[in-house]
Amino acid sequence: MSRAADRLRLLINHLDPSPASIRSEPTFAQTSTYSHPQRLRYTFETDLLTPEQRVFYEENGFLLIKNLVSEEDIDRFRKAFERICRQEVKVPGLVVMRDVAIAKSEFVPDQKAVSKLQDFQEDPELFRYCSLPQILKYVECFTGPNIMAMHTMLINKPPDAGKKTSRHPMHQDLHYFPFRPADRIVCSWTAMEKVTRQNGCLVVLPGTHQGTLQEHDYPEWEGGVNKMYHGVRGYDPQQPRVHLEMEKGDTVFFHPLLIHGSGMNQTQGFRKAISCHYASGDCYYIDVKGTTQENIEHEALDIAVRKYGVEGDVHFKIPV
Ligand SMILES: CC(C)CC(=O)SCCNC(=O)CCNC(=O)[C@H](O)C(C)(C)COP(=O)(O)OP(=O)(O)OC[C@H]1O[C@@H](n2cnc3c(N)ncnc32)[C@H](O)[C@@H]1OP(=O)(O)O
Ligand SMILES: Nc1ncnc2c1ncn2[C@@H]1O[C@H](COP(=O)(O)OP(=O)(O)OP(=O)(O)O)[C@@H](O)[C@H]1O
Ligand SMILES: O=C(O)CCC(=O)C(=O)O
Ligand SMILES: [Fe+2]
Ligand SMILES: [Mg+2]
Repeated sequence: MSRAADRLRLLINHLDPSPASIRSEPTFAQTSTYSHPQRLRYTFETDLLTPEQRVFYEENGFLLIKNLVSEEDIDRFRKAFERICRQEVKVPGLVVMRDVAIAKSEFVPDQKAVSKLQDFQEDPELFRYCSLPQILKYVECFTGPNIMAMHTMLINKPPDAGKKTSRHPMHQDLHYFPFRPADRIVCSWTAMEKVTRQNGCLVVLPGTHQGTLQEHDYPEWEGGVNKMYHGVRGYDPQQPRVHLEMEKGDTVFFHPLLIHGSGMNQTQGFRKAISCHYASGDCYYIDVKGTTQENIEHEALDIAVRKYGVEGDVHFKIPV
């Protein structure tokens, strides 16, 4: 286990351990909305979620909590992001991604060139996001008490350059993750500013977390699509979808099988969000050979070979 995950474990151990508040197995709960006891499969009892919130997540696969991260913290994350864009700091392991529409243009050390940071766990200021106690208290409701940070991102969705490449196709995050069980994985995604349909807020298909992992591939989009932005194959645009418009600091927690994406950014601003995928310490790695995840494994390995010159004994495991 890496240092980042160790740090997070330590943090968790320092959280208020209200005795016996966490049960190791999902429980039955009687809720005001239901006259029959309902098997709660996706959430744990921790005294934090109301029965209505638990049932909402169970049925929809996401839960939006308003005003969870302070303006002050978000402004600090923004400053840390800007320092990285200006190349004032070098962060080990960090992946800096540019939108495919501008990837071939001249390099400018500015946020305009960066559409996404991945694996920022070695940047202490950005990693503070993953260890905010108020986030971890929610995460614990989905993963249980032993929490690992598995994957981190800061998404800086650029104004669309006219080819709709700022869209993120509808997908399930589990496609990218070679570990299980899915129900003990959760993403927290915090809006770093007001996000609307105009600037490309998250779009979710409620309830799809109850399905299975689907086949993913590049959507056939005329204007091109970003590297590794796979979408669910045969996406039906007629399905009921929900646009999650959010204020700065609002945070959505969602299941890794929930089908979601984001529309194009039709404004001139860079729409920012920060996120972390967490998993229970009891999660284990799987071999994706022979599964629908084989295509993403090949792409990830290709990039690793080109970037780091590694070959042979590399595996599709996210090196946090
Ligand atoms: C749950 C979660 C994981 C879900 C997701 O986030 S899905 C999306 C995840 N995306 C990724 O993981 C992509 C990670 N990105 C990367 O590793 C990098 O940005 C790379 C795509 C490999 C490019 O990095 P790097 O090689 O440093 O960039 P260069 O500027 O030297 O370009 C090399 C060649 O790649 C091209 N390129 C750069 N950025 C993109 C892009 N966004 N989409 C498609 N192609 C791209 C670039 O044009 C260049 O191509 P050639 O000139 O060699 O033909
Ligand atoms: N063929 C497709 N495969 C996968 N995902 C898709 C496909 N077409 C659109 N999407 C996704 O659907 C979501 C909705 O995006 P889209 O830009 O079409 O509309 P919107 O921004 O939600 O609303 P509108 O543009 O109508 O105001 C986005 O996540 C987009 O990437
Ligand atoms: O912020 C967004 O546009 C969504 C990104 C996303 O879903 C992802 O990278 O997995
Ligand atoms: Fe996603
Ligand atoms: Mg749109």
